[in-house]
Amino acid sequence: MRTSEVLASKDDAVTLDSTAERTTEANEDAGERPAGSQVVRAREIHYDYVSGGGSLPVLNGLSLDIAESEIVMLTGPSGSGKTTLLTLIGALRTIQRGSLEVLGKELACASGADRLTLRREIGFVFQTHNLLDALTASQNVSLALELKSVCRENRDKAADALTKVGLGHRLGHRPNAMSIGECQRVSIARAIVNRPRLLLADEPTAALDNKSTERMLAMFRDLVDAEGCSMIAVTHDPRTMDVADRIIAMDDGRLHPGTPL
Ligand SMILES: Nc1ncnc2c1ncn2[C@@H]1O[C@H](COP(=O)(O)OP(=O)(O)OP(=O)(O)O)[C@@H](O)[C@H]1O
Repeated sequence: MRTSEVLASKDDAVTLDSTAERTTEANEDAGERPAGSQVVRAREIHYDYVSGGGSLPVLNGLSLDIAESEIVMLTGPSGSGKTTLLTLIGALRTIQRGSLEVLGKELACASGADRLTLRREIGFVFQTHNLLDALTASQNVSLALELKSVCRENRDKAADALTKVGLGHRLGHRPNAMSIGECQRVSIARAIVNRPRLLLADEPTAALDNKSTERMLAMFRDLVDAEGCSMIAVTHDPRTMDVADRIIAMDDGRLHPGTPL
């Protein structure tokens, strides 16, 4: 796929040739959006990893808007900062410089308690599925609902989420008795069981065959359309692009030049 195609929104084809005009329009649009319609508003974010006296700049003044009910696919070369951005949006890392508003909460000055509250409204699908081996599929998903008890209602919700991802017949299986793709689907069920307002996914289809990928993508679309949640997925998987409302390319810690905000 050519870069200009990667940068094309489904509704509004954008090519690199019309960069300046489009970016200006996008900036104006972003400014005019009514309050509340944006789920993510990032401005001039910088992020460096610091270790052993050295510092690695990873995000270099990135700005971005994500609207309600939008599915955004985040692409770009390895090391361009996609996962770092996702973890900042998910309040899993602390923003160092710039402004980042997620679900109406500014994270630049948020307390630990505020970040925890925000995280409860977000569903995460990690690159590694992070399931607990000692628990069944149903228990792993229930855990996202309520840490202190695995009550009947939560079990039903977990079963419902697992059925949505095609694992209604695997409720009692433990991760080590399931394939990598099945574990990945359990982690997707865990991410959606709380009916999150924002779903963040890192390579959600990497371990899935074509049939499961199709099913997951249709489910993401339904979730976004029916519940008004938004989704940001880091992906290299060309199979996911059709479901995207917008495909954003990152390069060297910024949006690729010419990408509308
Ligand atoms: N915890 C960390 N400590 C130090 N450097 C890190 C850490 N996490 C990531 N990096 C570095 O930051 C850069 C960006 O990493 P990041 O995972 O955000 O990129 P990415 O675009 O998601 O890459 P990929 O597509 O390979 O997953 C890379 O050079 C990576 O090695």
